[in-house]
Amino acid sequence: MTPIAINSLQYRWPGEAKPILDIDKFELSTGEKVMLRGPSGSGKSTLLSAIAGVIDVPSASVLVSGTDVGELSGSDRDRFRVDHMGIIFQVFNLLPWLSAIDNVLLPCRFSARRRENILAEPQKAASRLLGELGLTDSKTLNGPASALSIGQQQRVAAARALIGSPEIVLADEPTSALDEEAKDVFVELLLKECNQSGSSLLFVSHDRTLETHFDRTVELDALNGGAK
Ligand SMILES: Nc1ncnc2c1ncn2[C@@H]1O[C@H](COP(=O)(O)OP(=O)(O)OP(=O)(O)O)[C@@H](O)[C@H]1O
Repeated sequence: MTPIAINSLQYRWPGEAKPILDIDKFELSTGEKVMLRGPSGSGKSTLLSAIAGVIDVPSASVLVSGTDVGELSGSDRDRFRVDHMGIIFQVFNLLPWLSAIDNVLLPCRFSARRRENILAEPQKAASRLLGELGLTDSKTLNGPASALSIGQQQRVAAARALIGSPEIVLADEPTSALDEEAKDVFVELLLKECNQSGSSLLFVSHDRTLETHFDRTVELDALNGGAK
């Protein structure tokens, strides 16, 4: 089943005269890693929101793993999102009072599917992922997330997206707070973990230097034929 298939998607923010998204066709294949580029305000985050079912889209315009996102009700969309997608936001949205490990385990609290995909004991799976992403110190893993540096928070957010091997990982400029070297290391780790879990990746970034890590780059302006 194609992880993401977009057909004739038009999306207009309420009160706007013109659609911000007008995409004839876009597909993300199984295991594919794609960078989505575009100027600020061109609609990259809006497109991720459409795929994630955070905004209302017309029926038949966004299919995720064969499911028509526009046909799902609000609560079904929330369940579907956590079952099938891991999302890394620009701001990491960690729960500050929970530990790094408990933040990583959040999707498993809400999704039986994600829980069942973990073969090891969940705490161990979370520690393993955090270790792969470079967080191994027990105080860091078990202390409150509020005590983590930005780089550490970003790794926790990535591990939370990856836990339980969702088919799709959506990342919205997750490297914007990092220096050049840390960006490359982070993207390599993210790709390695996506490969291990068989997840497809749609990665929004302005940063051309990261382009070589991906299977292909998609320019939103080129995709977005009819908008503006
Ligand atoms: N919740 C919202 N309500 C109304 N308009 C919005 C909302 N979110 C975004 N927009 C508008 O949609 C347009 C695209 O925003 P979006 O965040 O998708 O762009 P982007 O390409 O991700 O930008 P950036 O690279 O700066 O993050 C902007 O004009 C923005 O003002």
